[in-house]
This record gives sequence, structure tokens and C-alpha cells, in this order.
Amino acid sequence: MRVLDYGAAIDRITWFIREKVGEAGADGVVVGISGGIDSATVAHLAVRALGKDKVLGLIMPYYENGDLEDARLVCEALGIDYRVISIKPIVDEFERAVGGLDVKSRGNVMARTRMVLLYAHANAMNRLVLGTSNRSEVLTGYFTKWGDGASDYAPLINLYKTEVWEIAKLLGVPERIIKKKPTAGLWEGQTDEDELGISYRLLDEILWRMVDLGKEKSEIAEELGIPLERVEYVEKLIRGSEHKRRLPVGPVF
Ligand SMILES: Nc1ncnc2c1ncn2[C@@H]1O[C@H](COP(=O)(O)OP(=O)(O)OC[C@H]2O[C@@H]([n+]3cccc(C(=O)O)c3)[C@H](O)[C@@H]2O)[C@@H](O)[C@H]1O
Ligand SMILES: Nc1ncnc2c1ncn2[C@@H]1O[C@H](COP(=O)(O)OP(=O)(O)OP(=O)(O)O)[C@@H](O)[C@H]1O
Ligand SMILES: [Mg+2]
Repeated sequence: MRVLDYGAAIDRITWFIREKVGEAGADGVVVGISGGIDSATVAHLAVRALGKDKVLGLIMPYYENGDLEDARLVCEALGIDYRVISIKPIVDEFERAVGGLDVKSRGNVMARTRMVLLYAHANAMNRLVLGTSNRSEVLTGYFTKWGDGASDYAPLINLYKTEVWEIAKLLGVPERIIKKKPTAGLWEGQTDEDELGISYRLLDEILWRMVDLGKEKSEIAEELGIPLERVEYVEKLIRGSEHKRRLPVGPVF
């Protein structure tokens, strides 16, 4: 993987958040706090940039499980204001309106419901929504289009997941949050690495070589000592998710 100066990256992101909030004339930011590492890291960076009074955490559970306590831990350790809003009644109502949803579609409704609540708070409080997407998720399309993928600024968007792990350690994100298996939490037992079909460590090694260095697939496979099909698989994820990385387009006249 590329070698980043993580301390300098933290300073840069901190400066970035402060600058963008200033430019927008906003009174602060709103962040969805899941109990996972990406949102915890964004919350830490936001507090560093703006101070704890300008950061609101929204904890929006669908399931009743330990993630709620982890999310509270993140907010309380930082001393930020937070609200807990169950999205279950809202999502269930959407499901009734549609006439039933499969597990994945319901998960996307969950992510989009959270987005609506984040923007409702941002509008009402003159704040910006900070997203938590990272480079590994964005390049593979591992996010809900216009759901968790939607935000005003996304401080981690140019960092790979493995780099977020390093930054979180330096920022003092609670260890139990850092050690948790990444999960979108959209259904019971879901983990990113199972659904993606590859570990973040290997994924990031491939993505970095393919996208940042522009290396040939065969060269990447040889360098990493993996079958070519693994590299082709990642290429397919990137290609198949191009539509998620741009605004909608139409014919040009
Ligand atoms: N070629 C194309 N050109 C333009 N648009 C295209 C398209 N193909 C599909 N679409 C549109 O995109 C939709 C599918 O995209 P989308 O609705 O996002 O749904 P989809 O990509 O099927 O599912 C989202 C994935 O992201 C994962 N996720 C979601 C949320 C959070 C996290 C996390 O890590 O926390 C992970 C989730 O587990 C799932 O695997 C289609 O219904 C269609 O509307
Ligand atoms: N229960 C929740 N309450 C509030 N926000 C949530 C909840 N679940 C997901 N989100 C939002 O959706 C984002 C995307 O989820 P994602 O799983 O990629 O990140 P994470 O949970 O912070 O970290 P990890 O990927 O390690 O689980 C979260 O960072 C958070 O902003
Ligand atoms: Mg998560």
C-alpha cells in the first residue's frame, strides 16, 4: 500500500472540515453515528475541526443490538450532543407502502431513511451533513446510492479502509470500535468482507495498484501472488458501480 503520513492526513482533514463549514456559513455539522469505525473517525475529526458544540450525532437504529451502545460510547466519549431516533417505524411504513421488500432493498431504504433524517437536521439547524464513505467503498460501489453515499462533504473519501484504521488509532477512537468487523448493519450477521467477497487488506492492495498506479491486471496478480481472477473480480466491482460515482446524466445537445 501507499505510505501516508497519517498525522499530516489528520491535520489536512481537520483543516478541510473547518474550511468547508466556514465557506458554507454553517453553524456546524451532523453525522450519523452507527457504532462503526468510519462514523466514529469522522466524528472525532469533526470535533477536532469545530469543537464539540458544533457536532451533532444522530444514532438511528433499526435493529436492537449492541451497536446502539457502541454509538453512544462514541458520542459520550467525545462529549457531543446526540439524538437516538429509531428508523424502524419509518422503514416499516415504506415497506408497507411498497408492499414488501427483500432484505437488500430494505437495507437500502434504511440507508436512505437515515440520509433524509440527517438532511432534515442539517436544514433545520443550518448545518452540513458529513458523510463517512471511504475510498474502498466508493470504488467498489459498496454503499447505497443517495443513501449513505449522499452527503455535503466526505472527509474520508480519499482514504482506503485500511488507512482509516490507522487514522482512527491516532485519533483515539475507542479500541472496541476499531476492532469491530466492518458491517453495514443492514441485516443480522452482515459483514462487509463477506458481502464484498474479499478482505479489505487485499482489496485495498488491488485497488491502489489498479486505480492509483494504473498497473496491468497480470502484474498486480503476480506482485500480490494471487490468481488473476481475484484482480478481475475487483475490476468488475469498479466497472459495475460507475453510475454511483457521478450525478445523473442525460443526452447532450
Ligand atoms: N448501470 C446503471 N446506470 C445507472 N443506474 C443504475 C445502473 N445500475 C443500477 N442502477 C441504479 O442503482 C440502483 C442500485 O444501487 P443501490 O440502490 O445503491 O443498491 P445496491 O448497489 O444493489 O445495494 C447497495 C449495496 O451497498 C451495500 N451497503 C449499503 C449501505 C451501506 C453500506 C455500508 O458499508 O455501510 C453498504 C449493501 O449491503 C449493498 O450491497 C438500481 O436500483 C438502479 O436504480
Ligand atoms: N444505526 C445507525 N445510526 C446512525 N447512522 C448509521 C447507522 N448505521 C449506519 N449509519 C451511517 O451509515 C454510514 C455507513 O455505514 P458503514 O458501515 O459504512 O460505516 P461505519 O459503520 O461507520 O463503519 P464500518 O464500515 O466499520 O461498519 C455510517 O458511517 C453512519 O454514518
Ligand atoms: Mg457499519
